[in-house]
Amino acid sequence: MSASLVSSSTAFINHDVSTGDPVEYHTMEVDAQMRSSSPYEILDRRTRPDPSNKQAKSKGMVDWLNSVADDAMVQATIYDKRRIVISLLHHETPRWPAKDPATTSMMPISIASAISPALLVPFYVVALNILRCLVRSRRERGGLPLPPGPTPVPLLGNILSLDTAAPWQTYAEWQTKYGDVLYVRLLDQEVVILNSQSDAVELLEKRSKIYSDRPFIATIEPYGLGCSFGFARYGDYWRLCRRIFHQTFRADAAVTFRPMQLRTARQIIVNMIDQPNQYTSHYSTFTASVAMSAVYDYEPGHRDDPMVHMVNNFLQASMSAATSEKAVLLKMFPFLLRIPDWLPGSSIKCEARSSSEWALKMMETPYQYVQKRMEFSQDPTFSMVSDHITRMQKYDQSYCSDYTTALKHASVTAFIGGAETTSSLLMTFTLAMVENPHVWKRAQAEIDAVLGMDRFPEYEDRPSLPYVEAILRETTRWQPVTPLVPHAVSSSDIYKGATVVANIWAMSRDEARYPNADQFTPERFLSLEGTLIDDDPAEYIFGFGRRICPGRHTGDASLWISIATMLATLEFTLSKDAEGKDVVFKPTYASGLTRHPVTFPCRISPRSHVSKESLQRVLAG
Ligand code: HEM
Repeated sequence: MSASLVSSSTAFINHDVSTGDPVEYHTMEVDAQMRSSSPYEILDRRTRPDPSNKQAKSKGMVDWLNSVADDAMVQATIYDKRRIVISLLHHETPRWPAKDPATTSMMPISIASAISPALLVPFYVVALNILRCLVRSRRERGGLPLPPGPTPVPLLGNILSLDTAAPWQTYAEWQTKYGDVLYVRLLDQEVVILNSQSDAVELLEKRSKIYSDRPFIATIEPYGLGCSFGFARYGDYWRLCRRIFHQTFRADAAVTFRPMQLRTARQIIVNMIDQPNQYTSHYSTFTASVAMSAVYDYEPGHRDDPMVHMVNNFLQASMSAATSEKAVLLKMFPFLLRIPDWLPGSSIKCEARSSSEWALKMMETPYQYVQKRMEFSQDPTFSMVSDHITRMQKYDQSYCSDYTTALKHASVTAFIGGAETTSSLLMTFTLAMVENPHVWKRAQAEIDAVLGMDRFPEYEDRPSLPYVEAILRETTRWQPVTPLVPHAVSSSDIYKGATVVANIWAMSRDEARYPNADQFTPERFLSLEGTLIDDDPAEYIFGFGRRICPGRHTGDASLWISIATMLATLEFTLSKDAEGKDVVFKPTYASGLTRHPVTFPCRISPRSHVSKESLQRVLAG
């Protein structure tokens, strides 16, 4: 029935003949089937008009579209029997086209060629909402000018000009043309991109009271990611979760995890020597172990642990699936979450269901593990969850229920926030070492000179190992794990209604600060004397203001100890094929909510004086 309601559509800008003001027009060409069928059944049964004559049908549709738009600045009108015109007026008073818009078209874009006809009716419903949102946000800004940016096309905005796999790169390219702060529009979403650290500090830190909200992302709730307060709107629920989290992960409290982090980092070397090709999984186990020890006092088995398995299943189901393309699709067509499983297009709904089932298990199973241990075990347990369960006893029942939910959410956020980021950076480190053997050789010379060959790095050695520190800084700068960090504006300000995005990628590619920024060069963080300079990417890779990563002290400590231990014990080279030739590869990156190198072939082997047994002796003693 709805399949060919609209046979083609065209968007163009024209100028009002009497005032010269720009007007955007969108014609919807309606085909024969629509004229002989009843379109209102598809659009909205409640507003179904009398379908007895053709003119009434068109009129009914126009009335309905106008009721959806609900704004004097956006209007639909009948142009002729075949066409409906939707116009967005760029000035305050609604006006109507004086001429045939089709013949005076200045910017024709064939939307129909890009989107199947079956999608066009919902598309127009969405289109009207896009126009309405834009007009409203212009009003809310009180006519203040927007930052410069590429010219958006009607309705779609700048979405077609973006490299959707790496939008941060497109924004960085536009920076050279439009400046550090730029404006883009993605469908109905106005986005302000901050390409420089100083602008991000200016808005997201100095005005953090109003720049600490998060934008709506349509995949978050359906995929179960709502259990992470990292995506929560700025408000009381977020504050409670963040407070619970902060008590465990603030700088002075996070120091207590160091013995566990050191032990876990050494354990991954044993695993690496045993199964070097499984390095991706060893990194996941390492990050999950750190989070589980801190949050639940649970030390996972070294391999195939059921809790780690559960976390990884959730991360796989949610992170790779909840891509920005799907977010746009769900925002435009939310009904995709309600269609029956057997219909084509239901895959998003099925993926989302599986992901949210894993989220629920991940939230409940380890929490119950702590509750049972507190109830039945003789061994005392110290963790974020046990600590807060004890504190909760002094609160009344109604507050306890909110507190419990916030505690469960704060707990899983430690995995969601910590797992992907830390293990992705360890993958990046491994890639950098395989591509730059001179770097790990120089680091080993430094470690051997400071520690000798008979002991492994400890946290106290950190200030004495500036080159290792420089490698850590360069790893985080070279391939930022969260290239874009979105905030939203919660109350009245010049960018109200816009998503304000810190482009960490652009900050890391600032050629004036980092010459040959695409190269992995730890030396850029050292003075000629070999001491560390003041520039530290930690000033921007962890985000800004009230939303700054609250796990950064733990994340930094995990990264340092694992990188230092790997450098002290392992060598990283290209794999060899059957004929003994190097296996050369081109690195590729995957991105969902974070960005990481896809597993690549390489050879990770112990240094000549290191063995599994020597490590196990150290671990046992
Ligand atoms: C080690 C590498 C890490 C990097 C590069 C990193 C980066 C980030 C960034 C960029 C943000 C967004 C900040 C903003 O909106 O301005 C963030 C948020 C967050 N991170 Fe991290 N993170 C790392 C590790 C961790 C770890 C280990 C944990 C947990 C122990 C963690 C927990 C969180 C949480 C809970 C949030 C959400 C904060 C909020 O929305 O209020 N992160 N992280």
